Amino acid sequence: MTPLLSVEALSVYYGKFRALFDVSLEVAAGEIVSIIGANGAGKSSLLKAIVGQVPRIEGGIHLDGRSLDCMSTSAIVSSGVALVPEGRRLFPSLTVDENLDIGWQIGRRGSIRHEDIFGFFPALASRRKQRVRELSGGQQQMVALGRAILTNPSLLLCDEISLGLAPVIIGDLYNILPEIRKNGTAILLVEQDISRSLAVSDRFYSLLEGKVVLSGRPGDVSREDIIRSYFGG
Ligand SMILES: Nc1ncnc2c1ncn2[C@@H]1O[C@H](COP(=O)(O)OP(=O)(O)OP(=O)(O)O)[C@@H](O)[C@H]1O
Repeated sequence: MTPLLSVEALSVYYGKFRALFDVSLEVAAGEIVSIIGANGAGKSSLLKAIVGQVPRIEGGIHLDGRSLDCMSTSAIVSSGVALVPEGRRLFPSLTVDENLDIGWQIGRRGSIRHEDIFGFFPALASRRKQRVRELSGGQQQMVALGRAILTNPSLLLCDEISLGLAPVIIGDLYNILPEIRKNGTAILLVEQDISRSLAVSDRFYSLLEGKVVLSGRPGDVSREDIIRSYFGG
């Protein structure tokens, strides 16, 4: 069966610096897959390459068998890929509703509607007319996730959604991921918090210095092997 996402021998370059080395991975429809790795391992570069946001790549990236290599970021989003970027990148002076609408406008038409976001994140329902800069970090992350969900993606890319948030808020965000998957959306999850991400993932890939050094199902690989792959040595 053709995977939803297929990354084949991907290398990413920033000028002469090579951040990824022949990375290959697959994500099936509806699957949750984690990319784990320490600072600088290349996790964000992988996600950015998928949405066409790095200067140069070698190798191939296919969604549903269709090459994304030469597509613009907006065309990639329209074809069903959404990124929740590290740092959220919201419009702080716009309201919750206005930020969410951006996802609706740039995405695909599908089953998810604006009002559905308040089902995923009830805490946003009473704040929809508030400017995003007035919200807590956790609520802002909900808006960032909501905006991405509103593009009706077949593949949702999440870059460190737990960063800087309190454990209880992180728990709330992670509880939503299986709900998102119920609509058939696959999720590629980049995290430094290994326990958190592996607990919701079907499979994982561990990156070390730009290379895949370990992959598998969380239950099939020992904790020691995962930690070793994360730190090297
Ligand atoms: N725009 C850029 N220009 C030059 N080098 C970059 C750029 N972006 C990332 N790098 C380098 O590429 C390597 C991989 O960075 P990347 O951000 O992908 O790693 P990461 O695993 O996501 O780390 P972190 O968790 O710190 O975000 C690092 O050595 C980083 O310094």
